[in-house]
Amino acid sequence: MTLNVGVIGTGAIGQDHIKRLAHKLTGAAVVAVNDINRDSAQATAATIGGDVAVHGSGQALIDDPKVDAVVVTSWGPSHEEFVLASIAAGKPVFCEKPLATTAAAALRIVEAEIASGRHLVQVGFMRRYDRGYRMLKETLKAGTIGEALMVHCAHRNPSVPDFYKGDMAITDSFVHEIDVLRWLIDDDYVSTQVIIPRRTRRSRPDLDDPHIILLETRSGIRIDVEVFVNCAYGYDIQCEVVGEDGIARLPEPMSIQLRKEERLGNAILNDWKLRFIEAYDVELQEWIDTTKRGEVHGPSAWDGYFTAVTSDACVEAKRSGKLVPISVRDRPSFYAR
Ligand SMILES: NC(=O)c1ccc[n+]([C@@H]2O[C@H](COP(=O)([O-])OP(=O)(O)OC[C@H]3O[C@@H](n4cnc5c(N)ncnc54)[C@H](O)[C@@H]3O)[C@@H](O)[C@H]2O)c1
Ligand SMILES: O[C@H]1[C@H](O)[C@@H](O)[C@H](O)[C@@H](O)[C@H]1O
Repeated sequence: MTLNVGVIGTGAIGQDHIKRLAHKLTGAAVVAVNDINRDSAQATAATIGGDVAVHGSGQALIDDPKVDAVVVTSWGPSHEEFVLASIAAGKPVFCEKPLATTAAAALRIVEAEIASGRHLVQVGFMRRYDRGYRMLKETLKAGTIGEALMVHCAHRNPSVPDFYKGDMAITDSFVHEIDVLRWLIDDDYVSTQVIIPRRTRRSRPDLDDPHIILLETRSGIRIDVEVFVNCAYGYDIQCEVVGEDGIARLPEPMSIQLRKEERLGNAILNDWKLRFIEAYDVELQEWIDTTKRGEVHGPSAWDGYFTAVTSDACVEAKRSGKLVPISVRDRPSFYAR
């Protein structure tokens, strides 16, 4: 059986995921698309081939009887509406991160999914599928460096588009670290602090950049993450876990080492699309396979909610300059691990 997918949002990652679903992965077909920019939806539909419906709204796409499952790749603030509508229609939905831009919105999704009685929602936290992060997790689980004490990370983008502003360094970028670090060290966060260093001249008045974000976990692990989204030199994701008995680092993406003109060096990628290309493939292939079996194995609505609570606390910590506690309600049995 082919999983017939409808995609809402035909921008950068929407087009990327459509190429995967339609041409690279197995077991799925893209049968419908929608975007508030109709020209973009139409142009994207033409690249897919076959009979692809271009719908006038996300709701019309979700209601299309040909659509078995929905992929949401529109802007973050629109995710809640489309995920809730998919749940109401009883259709599985893969929603790009963030699940929602506030904890209140993410909680409405959690409550709707529980009320529906079916697991339908997966969130696009693809770093859990990255080979490097998986190797790092295996190393920690094996006890190779003993108990984790500290984690140092960096999330650097060469630049960001004009629509990226306000608190998006937290709600759009740092959410990756919130999710993947919690998964990596298998611990929950209890507090956060946000420090704003000297502003880069490459930023705009509506965007603080860079940030240093601190998290403390239940077991006392201290995490520091530099989020620098106009770093210019490349797309660079760093993660180093300091343990009792040693240090484990996320591997660098594979690249040829060059000795040339009195220099020794490796190229640095400049785009998230390439940095996590394999992770996106694995993530979506697993989503297709599990969705066909009526299961959800990836990051759940609960994970999306936990991330949104943490990200709300970080935004508050940024505004107040103070340490802000992170308190999440008890995990409902519906989301038992
Ligand atoms: N997992 C990742 O690494 C990753 C990478 C990139 C983007 N994302 C996430 O994917 C989402 C989209 O990001 P992008 O970079 O593709 O942005 P983009 O601006 O390139 O594309 C978003 C598209 O959504 C459309 N859109 C916005 N509101 C809509 C609505 N209400 N209905 C229908 N279409 C709507 C826009 O017209 C645009 O074409 C964001 O939530 C972003 O955080 C995740
Ligand atoms: O939407 C993108 C995407 O999620 C990337 O993976 C992240 O590095 C960027 O900071 C973010 O803006």
